[in-house]
Amino acid sequence: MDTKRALTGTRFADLKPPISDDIIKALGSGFEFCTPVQVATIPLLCSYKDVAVDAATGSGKTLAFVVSLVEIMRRSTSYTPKPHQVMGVIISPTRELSAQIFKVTQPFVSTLPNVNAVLLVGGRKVKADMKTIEEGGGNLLIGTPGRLSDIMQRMDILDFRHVEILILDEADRLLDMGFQKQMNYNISRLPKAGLRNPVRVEVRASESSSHQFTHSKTPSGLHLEYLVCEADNKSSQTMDLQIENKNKKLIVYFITCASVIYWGFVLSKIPILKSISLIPIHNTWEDEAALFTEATSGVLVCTDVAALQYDPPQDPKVFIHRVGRTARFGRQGRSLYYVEFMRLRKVPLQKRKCSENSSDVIPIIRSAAMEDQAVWEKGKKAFVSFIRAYKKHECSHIFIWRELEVGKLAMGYGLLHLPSISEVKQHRLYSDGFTPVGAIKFQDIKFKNKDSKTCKKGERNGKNKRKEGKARKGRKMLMLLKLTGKQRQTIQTAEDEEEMALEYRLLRKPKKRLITEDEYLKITDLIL
Ligand SMILES: Nc1ncnc2c1ncn2[C@@H]1O[C@H](COP(=O)(O)OP(=O)(O)OP(=O)(O)O)[C@@H](O)[C@H]1O
Repeated sequence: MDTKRALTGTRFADLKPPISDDIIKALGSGFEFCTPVQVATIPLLCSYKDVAVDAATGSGKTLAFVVSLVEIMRRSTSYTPKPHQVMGVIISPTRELSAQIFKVTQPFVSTLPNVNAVLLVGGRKVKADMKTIEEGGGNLLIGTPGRLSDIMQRMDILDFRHVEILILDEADRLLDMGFQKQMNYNISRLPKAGLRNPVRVEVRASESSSHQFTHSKTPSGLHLEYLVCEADNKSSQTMDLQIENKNKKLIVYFITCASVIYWGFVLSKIPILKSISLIPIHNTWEDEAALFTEATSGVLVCTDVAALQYDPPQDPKVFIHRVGRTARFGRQGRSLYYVEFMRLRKVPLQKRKCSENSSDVIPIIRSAAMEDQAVWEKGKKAFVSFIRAYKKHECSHIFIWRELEVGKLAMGYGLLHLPSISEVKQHRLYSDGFTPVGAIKFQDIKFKNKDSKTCKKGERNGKNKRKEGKARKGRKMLMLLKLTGKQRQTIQTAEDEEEMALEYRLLRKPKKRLITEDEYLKITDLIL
């Protein structure tokens, strides 16, 4: 956030009704003046009004609701609350956001004696959360819809009759993301909850440099660009951007974890990028993100799954949110429709010229793949995972997977040959633009590191499994032929979902260090 431009002349200490001294102290010297959204919402919330807020990302909404919530809780804690008396609930769509909100609340909650805040998100055992609440209480619950409803159902000990304030952070995403059942349940448990004649607050950043947009969804200090290039030129352009911004911090988003693994691996092998520190996020993302936060320059390669996209994000709102928060520019737009779509949503995008002097990265990646089987394997996996993720894109009306130019795409990945996958074979995707590397014996390509030996063992087991897989596929095809088109479609969808679930389970294994990344790639190759 461009702090100076984003602040108003109103101090937190001047707000009416007034905010407690302890909260002003907790705000410290860093937060003296309010942002527009804070001036507009804190007085309303602190006057017990229901408020619906629409403001650009990074405009200070979190601090606005945290300050208001703690102020309201303070007023009702003139008596000491019982440990299991819930007074406030904050629901947000993702684990990361919940964790971040939890962090922001800490200095303020600590001004309230005998009040406990608990973070309730997936990814850890429900029983552990239940124990924390049983032992330490939970006066303020912050979490994701699923885990919150789980806790609410399991823990009769929690008393929701005294809830003074409910915050739904990113309410549109909460309702979009298929949480309706959990959200309904959560809200039904809060007797006082409901929007009663809410005051609507809309705060927009003014975009002075562009005449096209008078009111933008993104912060005014944020400059967004898009670049149009052929799929086989995308990796070279990305490399060029990395070089251009080598003294800055850059985040490159990919759509799948396999892509992060591949590009994190392969980019580190490109001589011209050697001086740039590369931080791929796919394991202990907290540590790596902390590393990136502390660094003065470097490239963070990550997915939406791991933490926070090179690829189109599944949800355009995610794009606005992530870019608004972290990046000075976003590289987007395989599809111009997407650009138009973003414009319609008041996201100001400017066209960036494709660099004509970028070095061609493909021969470098290919020669790395010919020297190391790991590069080749990771590349195949990344490419296939991209196609599968693209196929399931939430904006499938814009990102039409059948129109993917897989030939050029595979070229851009630096693949040695075009992987033979059902999507390409059955749907005859456009494979022009791919030049296979001729006269190469794939079995002669060695793995460079020791872990890869384990992979080779897995490879022998893999061959038997592939045979079994083919026989099973044959039987399945016979069965499918006997079904109607609609029945076939239902089965296919169920299978796609199952496959995704299986991939996700496998993905967690390297994270928990149960298997190596290379083993993961080998195993997953078997289910492709
Ligand atoms: N009044 C203020 N003075 C100075 N800095 C502020 C102020 N309010 C918020 N900030 C800082 O601005 C950044 C963005 O704030 P915040 O996360 O609250 O925005 P947001 O609107 O909730 O963003 P998002 O929609 O992305 O979650 C944070 O680093 C926060 O510390």
